Amino acid sequence: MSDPITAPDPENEAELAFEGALRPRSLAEFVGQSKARGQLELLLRAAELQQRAPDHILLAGPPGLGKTTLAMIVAHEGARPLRMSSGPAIQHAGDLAALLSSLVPGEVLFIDEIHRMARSAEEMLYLAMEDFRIDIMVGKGAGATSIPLDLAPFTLVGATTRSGLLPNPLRDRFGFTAHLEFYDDTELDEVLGRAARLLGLDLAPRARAEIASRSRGTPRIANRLLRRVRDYALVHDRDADEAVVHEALELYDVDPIGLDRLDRAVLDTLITRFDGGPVGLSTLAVSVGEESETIESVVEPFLVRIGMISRTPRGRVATPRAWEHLGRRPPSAAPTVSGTLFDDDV
Ligand SMILES: Nc1ncnc2c1ncn2[C@@H]1O[C@H](COP(=O)(O)OP(=O)(O)OP(=O)(O)O)[C@@H](O)[C@H]1O
Repeated sequence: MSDPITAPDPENEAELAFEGALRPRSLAEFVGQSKARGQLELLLRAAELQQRAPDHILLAGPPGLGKTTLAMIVAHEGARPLRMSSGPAIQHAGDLAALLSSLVPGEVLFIDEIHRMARSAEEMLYLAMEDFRIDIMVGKGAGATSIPLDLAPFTLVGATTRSGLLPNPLRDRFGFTAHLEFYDDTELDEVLGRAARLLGLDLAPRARAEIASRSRGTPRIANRLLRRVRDYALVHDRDADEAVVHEALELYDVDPIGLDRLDRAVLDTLITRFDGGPVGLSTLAVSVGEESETIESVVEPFLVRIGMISRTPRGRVATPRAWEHLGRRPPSAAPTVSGTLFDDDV
C-alpha cells in the first residue's frame, strides 16, 4: 500500500519524467542544504584546480531530498560523464567488476541505495576506491588465482537512506559525506516557485506557501503535490489559488500538516492497536501492511522529526502530539509495553 505521494515509485515513468524535468542542473540552482552545498562546491573546485577527479562522495538522508540530483550536478559541473547504478543491481562482485572496468577516466559513478549492495562487491569496492584497482578471481578452490586490473580514475557518488547500515571500511573511504536535512518551509517555497516557473503555472504566493507547509520537508513531495494541484486547477478550470490547494490535497488525503494515508495509518495503528507503544518496527510494519524498510526510511524520519513518534530502546512510541493530532486524548501515565507480536528490531 505504498503511497503515491510520499513513497518513491521507480516504476512510474510519468513521475520520473516529471522529476527529471524539474531537477536542478547546477549547484547554483539547487535550493537549500547550504552547508552541504558549500562543502561540495569547495571539493569540486579543488579537484578542478588540481585537474583530478573529485574525491568520492557519500550522500546520506531520507528519500526525495536531492541525492540523485546532487550526483548529477557533480557530473554536470565538472563536465564529466555519469554512470548510474544501484545497490540492488549489484548482487555479485562480477556485476561491479563489469561496471568499474568499463568506466572512462574522470567518470562519475553513482550508486543509489549503496547499503543494499552485495557484501562481496563491497569488498571489491574498497580497493577500487582507494587504488583504482580491482583483483579479479579466476578459477575456484585451491587453483584460484587473482589477476589485478587497473581502473580509470573515477569519482564514486554513493547515496543511502540508511548510512548506519554501511560498514565502516566503506564509509571511511569516502572523502566527503553530506548529510542532507529536511527542508524548511521557506526553502520549499523556493523549490515550488522554481518548479511552477518551469511548468508555466501561475501559482498564487499563498497557494505556494500552503503546498510548502504540507510537503514533509521534502522537495520531491512538494513537486508531486504541485502536480496534483496543477491537474486539479486544469480539470476544474480554476486558478491555482489557496482554495484549490486545499481541495486538491484533501482529495489526495494529504492533511494540513502534510501527513498522508500511510503516515496516519502508522500513527493510528500505534495508538489504537498498541495503546501508543512501544512496539517493534516489524510488528508495526506488518500491522499496516507495509515493508519495514519503507516505514523506517520513508515514514518514520519525518514523524520523528515533527515529534509524533519517538524511538525508544523498546520500540516506537506515539507522543502526546500524535494522539492529539488524531483527535485522541493522550494517556496521562507513561505508555506501557503492549502487544509486541514479534521479537523484532526496534
Ligand atoms: N535542492 C533542491 N532544489 C530543487 N529541487 C530539488 C532539490 N532537491 C530535490 N529536488 C527535486 O526533488 C526531486 C527528487 O530529488 P532526488 O531524486 O534527487 O532525491 P533523492 O534524495 O535522490 O531520492 P531517493 O533517495 O528516493 O533516490 C528531483 O526531481 C528534484 O526536482
